[in-house]
Amino acid sequence: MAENKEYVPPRNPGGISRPGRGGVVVKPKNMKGTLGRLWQLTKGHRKGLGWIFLLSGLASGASVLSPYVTGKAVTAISGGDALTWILVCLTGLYVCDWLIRFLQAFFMASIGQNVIHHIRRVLFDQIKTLPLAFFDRHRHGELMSRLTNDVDNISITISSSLTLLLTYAFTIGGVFVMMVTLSPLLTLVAIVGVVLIFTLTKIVTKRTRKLFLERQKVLGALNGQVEESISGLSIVRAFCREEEMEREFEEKNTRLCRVSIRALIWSGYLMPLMNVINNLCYVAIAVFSGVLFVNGSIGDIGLITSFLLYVRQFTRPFVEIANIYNNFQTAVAGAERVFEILDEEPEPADKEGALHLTAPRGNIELRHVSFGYNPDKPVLRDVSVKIPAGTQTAIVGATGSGKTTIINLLTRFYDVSGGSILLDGHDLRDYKMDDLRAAFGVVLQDTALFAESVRDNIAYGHPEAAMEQIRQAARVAGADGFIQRLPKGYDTVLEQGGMELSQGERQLITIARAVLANAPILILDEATSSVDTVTEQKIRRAMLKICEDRTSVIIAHRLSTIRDSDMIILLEKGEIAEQGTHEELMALDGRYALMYKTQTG
Ligand SMILES: Nc1ncnc2c1ncn2[C@@H]1O[C@H](COP(=O)(O)OP(=O)(O)OP(=O)(O)O)[C@@H](O)[C@H]1O
Repeated sequence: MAENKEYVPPRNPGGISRPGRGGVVVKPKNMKGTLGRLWQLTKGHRKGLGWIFLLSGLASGASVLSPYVTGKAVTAISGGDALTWILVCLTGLYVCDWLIRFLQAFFMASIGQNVIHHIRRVLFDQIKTLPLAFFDRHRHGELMSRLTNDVDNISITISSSLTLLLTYAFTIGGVFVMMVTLSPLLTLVAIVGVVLIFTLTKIVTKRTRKLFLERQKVLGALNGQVEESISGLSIVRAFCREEEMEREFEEKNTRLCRVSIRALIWSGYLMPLMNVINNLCYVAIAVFSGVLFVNGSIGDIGLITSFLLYVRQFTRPFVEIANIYNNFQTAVAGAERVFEILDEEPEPADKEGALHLTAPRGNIELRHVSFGYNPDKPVLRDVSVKIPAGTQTAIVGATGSGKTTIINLLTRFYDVSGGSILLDGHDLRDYKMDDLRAAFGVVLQDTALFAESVRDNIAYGHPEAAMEQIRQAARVAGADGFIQRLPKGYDTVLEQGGMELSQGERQLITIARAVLANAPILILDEATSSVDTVTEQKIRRAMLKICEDRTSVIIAHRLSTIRDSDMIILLEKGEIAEQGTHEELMALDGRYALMYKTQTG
């Protein structure tokens, strides 16, 4: 996505015009359209939003009135009039102001959080139904950021920026009216001051912007390196690259230190300067009003007090609105990214009259199947093969030849681009998706375990299974032994999603999961290439055992594992190069025979 990034000065609650630490603004591509969609999401909360609007007006009214009443109090003191009622009034105003802001926060928090709750739910629902091809196009980190950061940003905008923007807009309007009413001449001077401060702020933030952007870039690079170093620490150590890693880190760390010092010095130097200018403008207005008072143009000292308080109130929202608007833009751009996910086409629904697949026999046929993840890069070309029910078929071939792709097509993680795959005589696309997926027990090379107990991981596809069934499945898979040795046996929680187990152990658990699921067709992508020979034997025995009497498709890396298969398919660059039993292929003395001889020495 083309992002339009721009420096934004930080929020500045106290002063009038502080240049500051800086962030990056991402501008939305379609502000109006996205705001319209966000507005739609607040459908059930319009009344609450109406209240917020009203309360913002009231809050601004209260803060606009207070300087006026303060002025009256000063006039009362100087004139010797009764002061008490004015002070009571003033206290009442401040209490009202507090109460209104509290109500505002209450409405905002409730609406903001409810809308976000809704967005998170639909987003998660959508993620569940998106085709796998979508995840190929987006990095996981980016998707995570959309689900967390972007959604948080929308929430912050709804609950804070919106109220502030409304309140400030009302305040500027109200204060301006009061100032003009009190003294048009002083208002003119104040406006000149505001324009001056605003222009200076712009110039100053432009100067610091570059430094802060650079700082952000260096910080990003440093963070990237830290992440890479931690995740690849074992490789770094294995290749004795600690020194280079340290040197690179030190270089980035030093650069970050230098650029940060420069940026902070600049803003540290400019900030007080801006305050001085700010105060000078304030003093100028005060002196000018003093002169007007002395020469009799203004007869009321309270009016000057009110006016000076208004000047403070008038300048602050200008700088604040610019900052809040930038936050607002970033949040709207975040909302845009969230909507992009919501607009993605979900996995195609079952077609009308889709068939139930209640008791599949397991006859599989690939007819002239072609496929590419990317339309211009075919991965499978004209693959035709019959896999009779109850037989074991092994797919072998070099890395990248398309073995896993066949499994992706069988399970309909992707759909064929040409030709068709039939199960029991019907195209896979004719069946109900849930029935089809339930027909397959899958053990993938990437063992996906969850941060739950071993027992729950095995019972993942069969949550109602009794403990004895779970244990039995683990025994068949040859996993019972090592699970018993875990600190809490089957109740051990895999806090790191299984990363605390060896790869072989992880795969044994997923095999146990497939055993428990008891699906009529089994698909096994063996991970034996990276486990020791004892574990390999274990996995192999487990696999053969669960393949008995079922249709099974095994992707094998070590050919000794699949010697006894009913059929072996050798894939080469997405095409079937050889096909037959082990004996037939050895007799053929072609590529399979060569691979086998090489592997077995
Ligand atoms: N999700 C994907 N998006 C784009 N291209 C992909 C994707 N998955 C695989 N490919 C490409 O498709 C080709 C076949 O990949 P596949 O995973 O089927 O190979 P394989 O034979 O199973 O390899 P290995 O033995 O290494 O697991 C490769 O060139 C790979 O780069």
